[in-house]
Amino acid sequence: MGRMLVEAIQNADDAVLAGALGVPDAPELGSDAAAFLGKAANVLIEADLAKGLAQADYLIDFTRPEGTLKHLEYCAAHGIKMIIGTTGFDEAGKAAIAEAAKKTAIVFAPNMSVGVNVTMKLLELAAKSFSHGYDIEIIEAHHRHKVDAPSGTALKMGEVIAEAQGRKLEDVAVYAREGITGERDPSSIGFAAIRGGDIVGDHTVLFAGIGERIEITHKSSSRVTYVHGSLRAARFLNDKSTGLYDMQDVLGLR
Ligand SMILES: NC(=O)C1=CN([C@@H]2O[C@H](COP(=O)(O)OP(=O)(O)OC[C@H]3O[C@@H](n4cnc5c(N)ncnc54)[C@H](OP(=O)(O)O)[C@@H]3O)[C@@H](O)[C@H]2O)C=CC1
Ligand SMILES: O=C(O)C1=N[C@H](C(=O)O)C[C@H](O)C1
Repeated sequence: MGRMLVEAIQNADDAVLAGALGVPDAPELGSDAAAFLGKAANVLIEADLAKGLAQADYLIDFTRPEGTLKHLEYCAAHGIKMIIGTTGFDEAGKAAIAEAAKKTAIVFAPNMSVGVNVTMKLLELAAKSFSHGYDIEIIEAHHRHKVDAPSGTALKMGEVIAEAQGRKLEDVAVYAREGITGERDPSSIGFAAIRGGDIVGDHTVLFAGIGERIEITHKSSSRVTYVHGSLRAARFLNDKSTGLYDMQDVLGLR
């Protein structure tokens, strides 16, 4: 995601690449951030946040929760706005993001694509209509490099569905099944995660009733949708100085 963002920012006429971060042992440290494109951005990849973010108004962060939380502390202290796409946070991590949003403006969303966020609205409607007599299962598939499961998007879908039905995901989620599981608890929301090859990101929510089943599916075929969504989120934050937002806010879907 980092490289795709650098390329998109280089091509945008309303954005300037002001800095680029790498982990301390990254081989790219000290080299130009656009070198992989055979171009010069005149921005060096830095591990030191003070150097890497010295000229930055926004940080677009697609890393790991532990990385994002370090960046969050720095950005909150220095009024740098954040677009956080990283997934896999625990409750404490999410609380830290909410707290930091009192000091700087943040868009935090597990999926930046327009399609997924519109799908969330369809799920809200479906969940209200299929609140009784339909078993709900969320199936996601991603590339072999993905480190967290279920995906942040799948978890968000579960939250949206549970909330639309007046329930809490933590009370009804079933994340794994193996052995003699007994019959399905009708109140549960099940998750299944597939990992393989170069699958960009597929999400299906199955509402399985008696005599019929409904499937709502979103398939990403390119990560470019996440990149464009992130830049859209940055533009949305332009006139905000604090507050926690998500892509529903950015896209006007609330
Ligand atoms: N919201 C959305 O729309 C999307 C969200 N994502 C999420 O974004 C995250 C990143 O995904 P992706 O780009 O595929 O992952 P990659 O592994 O390709 O990139 C993650 C980058 O973060 C760096 N990194 C790892 N640990 C840390 C750390 N502790 N501090 C700072 N940087 C760190 C990695 O460095 P190194 O490689 O050297 O370890 C790497 O450069 C994931 O959580 C993913 O689920 C992904 C796509 C879309
Ligand atoms: O790691 C990925 O690739 C993706 N992660 C996000 C998630 O966990 O939902 C978004 C998208 O599915 C791609």
